[in-house]
Amino acid sequence: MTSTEITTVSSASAFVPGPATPYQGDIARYWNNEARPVNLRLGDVDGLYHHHYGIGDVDHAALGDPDDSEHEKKLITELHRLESAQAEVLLDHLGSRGRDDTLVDAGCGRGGSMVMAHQRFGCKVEGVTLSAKQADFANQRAQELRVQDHVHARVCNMLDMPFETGQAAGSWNNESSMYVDLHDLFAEHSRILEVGGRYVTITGCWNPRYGQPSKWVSQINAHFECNIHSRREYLRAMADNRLVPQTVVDLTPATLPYWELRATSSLVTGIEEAFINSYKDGSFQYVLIAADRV
Ligand SMILES: C[S@@+](CC[C@H](N)C(=O)[O-])C[C@H]1O[C@@H](n2cnc3c(N)ncnc32)[C@H](O)[C@@H]1O
Ligand SMILES: CC(C)=CCC/C(C)=C/COP(=O)(O)OP(=O)(O)O
Ligand SMILES: [Mg+2]
Repeated sequence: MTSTEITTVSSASAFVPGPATPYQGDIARYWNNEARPVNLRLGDVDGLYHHHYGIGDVDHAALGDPDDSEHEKKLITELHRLESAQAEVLLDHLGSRGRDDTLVDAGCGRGGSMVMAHQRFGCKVEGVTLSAKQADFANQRAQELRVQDHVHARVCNMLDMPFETGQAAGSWNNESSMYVDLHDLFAEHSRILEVGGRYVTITGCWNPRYGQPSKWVSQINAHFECNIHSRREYLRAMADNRLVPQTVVDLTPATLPYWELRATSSLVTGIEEAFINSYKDGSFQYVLIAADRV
C-alpha cells in the first residue's frame, strides 16, 4: 500500500486521508509528539495555545525583581503576552471582517489564533493541521469556550483544503509556510479566497541579501524538520498566484526582545541562540506579508 492509500481515523473528523507525502507523515508525527513546556505552560496562562513566537517590547515593570519567587511565573506570562501580541498584529492585517465571513487558518496548531480571530470578528474560523492531536486539542478548547459552532480544526493538508473556490474572505499562515512548497501553497490560498479577500503570513525567511541560508538557518531547519524559504521566494510565489502584497513589515527588531527574554527563562529549548544570532547577523528575518487576492 502506498502512503496515499492509507487512511487513518481521528476524532477530529470521521475519515481523514493519510499523509500526501512521507514528509507530511513525518511532520504529522512531529506535532503529534510535541509537548514542550515552553508551549504548554505559556498556553496555560489564559487557555490560548500558540506555536509561534512573540513581538513587542518587554514590560520590565511587569517582570519585577529577578530574585522574586514569582519571577518565573511572571516571565512565562510576559512571553505569552508577546506571542498573543504577534497574533493580534496578524489579525490586524486581515482588515475588517464580518460575522458572516469564513476565515481559514492554514497550519492552525493548537488553535490559539483561531479563537482570537473569532473573538475579534465573530465569524467562522476553519483550521487545518497535519496533526490529529493538535486538531483534537483545538476542538476541545473550542468546546470548552463554547465557540465550537464557529471555530473548528480538522486534519488536512493545507495544499488541498476541503473548501469551495472563493469561500474564504481571509486566510493566513502563522509560522506554518516553511513546511510546504510556496507555489503550491499560494495557488491553494488563491483558490479558496474570494476576489478582494485578504491573505496574511507571519514567517521566518532567509534574507537574499545574505546570499544563501546561513548555518543558523540550517540549524533551525534541522531542529523543526522544516525548510525555510527566502523572502524573494515568498514575493515571487505570491505574484505568480494573484496575491498582491499590500504590506510587508520586517518584524525582526520587534521579535528580538522576545528571544532575549526567552533565553533567560527555565523553558529554553536550545534553539534560542540560532534565532538570536541569525536575526543579528542579518541572515534571517521575521516578516509579515499581507496580500490582496486580485
Ligand atoms: C509552528 S506550528 C504553527 C501553528 C499555528 N499557526 C500557531 O501560530 O500557533 C506549524 C503548523 O503547521 C502545520 N502544518 C505543516 N505542514 C502542513 C500541511 N501540509 N498541511 C496542514 N498543516 C501543516 C503543522 O501541523 C502545525 O500545526
Ligand atoms: C519562525 C520559524 C522558522 C518557525 C518554524 C516553525 C515553528 C516550529 C514555529 C514555532 O513553534 P513552537 O512554538 O512549537 O516552537 P517552540 O517550541 O520553539 O516555542
Ligand atoms: Mg512556542
